[in-house]
Amino acid sequence: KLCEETVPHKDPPQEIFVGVIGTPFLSKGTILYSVTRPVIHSASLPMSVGEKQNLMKPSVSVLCRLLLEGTDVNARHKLGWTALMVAAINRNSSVVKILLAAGADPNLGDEFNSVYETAKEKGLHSLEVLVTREDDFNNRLNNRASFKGCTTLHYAVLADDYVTVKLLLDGGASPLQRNEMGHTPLDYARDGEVMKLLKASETKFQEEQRKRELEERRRFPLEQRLKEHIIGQENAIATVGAAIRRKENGWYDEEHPLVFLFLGSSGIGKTELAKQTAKYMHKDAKKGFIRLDMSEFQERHEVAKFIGSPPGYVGHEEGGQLTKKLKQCPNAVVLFDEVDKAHPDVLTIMLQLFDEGRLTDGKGKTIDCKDAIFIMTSNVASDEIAQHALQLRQEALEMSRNRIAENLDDVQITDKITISKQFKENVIRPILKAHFRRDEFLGRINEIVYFLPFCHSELIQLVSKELSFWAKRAKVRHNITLVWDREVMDVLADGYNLHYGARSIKHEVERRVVNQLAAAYEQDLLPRGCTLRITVDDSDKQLLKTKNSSSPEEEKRKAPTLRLEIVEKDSKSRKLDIQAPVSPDEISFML
Ligand SMILES: Nc1ncnc2c1ncn2[C@@H]1O[C@H](COP(=O)(O)OP(=O)(O)OP(=O)(O)O)[C@@H](O)[C@H]1O
Repeated sequence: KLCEETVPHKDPPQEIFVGVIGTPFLSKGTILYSVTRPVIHSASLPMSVGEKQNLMKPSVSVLCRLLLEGTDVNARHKLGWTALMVAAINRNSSVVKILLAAGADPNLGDEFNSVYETAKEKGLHSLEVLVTREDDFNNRLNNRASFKGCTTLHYAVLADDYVTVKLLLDGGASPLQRNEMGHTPLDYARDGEVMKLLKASETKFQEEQRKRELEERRRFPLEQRLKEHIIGQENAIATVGAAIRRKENGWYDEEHPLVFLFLGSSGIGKTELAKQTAKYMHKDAKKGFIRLDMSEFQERHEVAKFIGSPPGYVGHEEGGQLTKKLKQCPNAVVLFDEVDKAHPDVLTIMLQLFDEGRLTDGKGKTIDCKDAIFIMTSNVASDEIAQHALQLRQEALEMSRNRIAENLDDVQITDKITISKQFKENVIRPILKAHFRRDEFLGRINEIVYFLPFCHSELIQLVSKELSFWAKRAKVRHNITLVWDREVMDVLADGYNLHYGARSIKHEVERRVVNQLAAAYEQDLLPRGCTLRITVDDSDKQLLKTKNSSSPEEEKRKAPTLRLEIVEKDSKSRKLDIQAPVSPDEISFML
């Protein structure tokens, strides 16, 4: 028996007193609540011994004084709860009112787990945790249950305290918030006024939330969000943004799902754009984003893996990879990676999916997915797209050079280029037709989205993003401040490889900077708290200026060297003498 006492209610829900022995979590019915102790013991507020005594029998005046002195009203007890939660479980509505007015957040979740788990996490004796918890809450709660994620509203509902529940709802508490077990406060409500109040506010809150989200999307549109994560690819972002806006505002064909084909070489943001779109569309990014690698469906028999096998066949019970996930979230963003690799029979199923907006799985169950967004990616025609883009950029550059030479003052050096309709029709479409061999398949695609290779300014942004990532790590992990010269970014941007896209920049930064950092750290050359500067070796700087004149091979061979320097207190820099790490070949030789 987990709970020692029974609750003095006439008609309690059946399972509410006794939890299942050994259940290490909070589930509906495993919690017991106190209705008797009108005290607040607000251990989260710092206090003197005398004040502590007072707070055991709550004095509103002491609380007000502490708040006036600037005590953080949302501070947590070291075991995870807040003063507001303590007040709620103890049915102390006057304290709840004061705390809310002082800015207490009713939507914070408890960090307290079960007594045993919290003791383990914090390295404390479980008896100490039990006594502390019971002191602030009460001894009727199931101490084997996990309370992680329970909000003040969960506690007020457990205490069946109508006044506090109402105060919290009026103060902005969300009736929809779930604890870690996935339960909303309503799941713990008993028949009666509290339950009625919660039901009514759930509907109201949902409506208000929908309006808030709409407003938020208006103020902070999809394109802007995407640009925070994706460098360049402006046309792709604009195309996807416009299509999704049409869908969101009801200007779309409701009978068919939205279908995109993302074209372009590797590592230039196709998957990232799909992921970010899913994040925007769905709060639950895990279920809202389905990704299938279509190279796993190259054979005819692999159709079964896609939608599930019919009865009597192996794997019938497992269901299909696509259907299983779509069932959980029929309006998900579905990414079909490398769609050109899929078997024609799989393409036929996809066509049916795009056409009818529904799919029948191996068990004969139909899934309606007219609201889903399907994104296919392919590297088909990526070389042609890349070459065409490079040519357009070259032409744009020459044009601006000529205009500068002619002294025209409306010169704009721009990296923005647009793939022409002609190129799409005359070059890309025939390649796609040859690959997919089906006009109707291409005909069902709403938008073909083109991803272009990065221009120099975009490469600089990518390098900067990557260096900032490592600088943050250096600071957090080793308290080292990392700074770099502008020329360093040019040198690293030169490591760009058209075939690997942004991945080649990541690799270049790791190869030329992070390797040196790791070696210097291993050789104990980096004092904690130091500032490190990445520079281009002085003797190599000339190379940067003259590199246009040499051949690509020569350039690679003569790539300028990056150095690490320690910035001293007088702002002068001292070069680090890092020994080159021993290569595996040398080790085997030495052995
Ligand atoms: N335009 C971009 N802006 C910022 N980061 C990018 C961009 N393109 C790619 N990246 C980064 O490079 C990595 C690979 O990108 P992504 O998975 O989107 O490539 P992809 O175009 O889908 O290529 P592939 O077909 O090889 O998967 C990711 O970590 C991503 O964050």
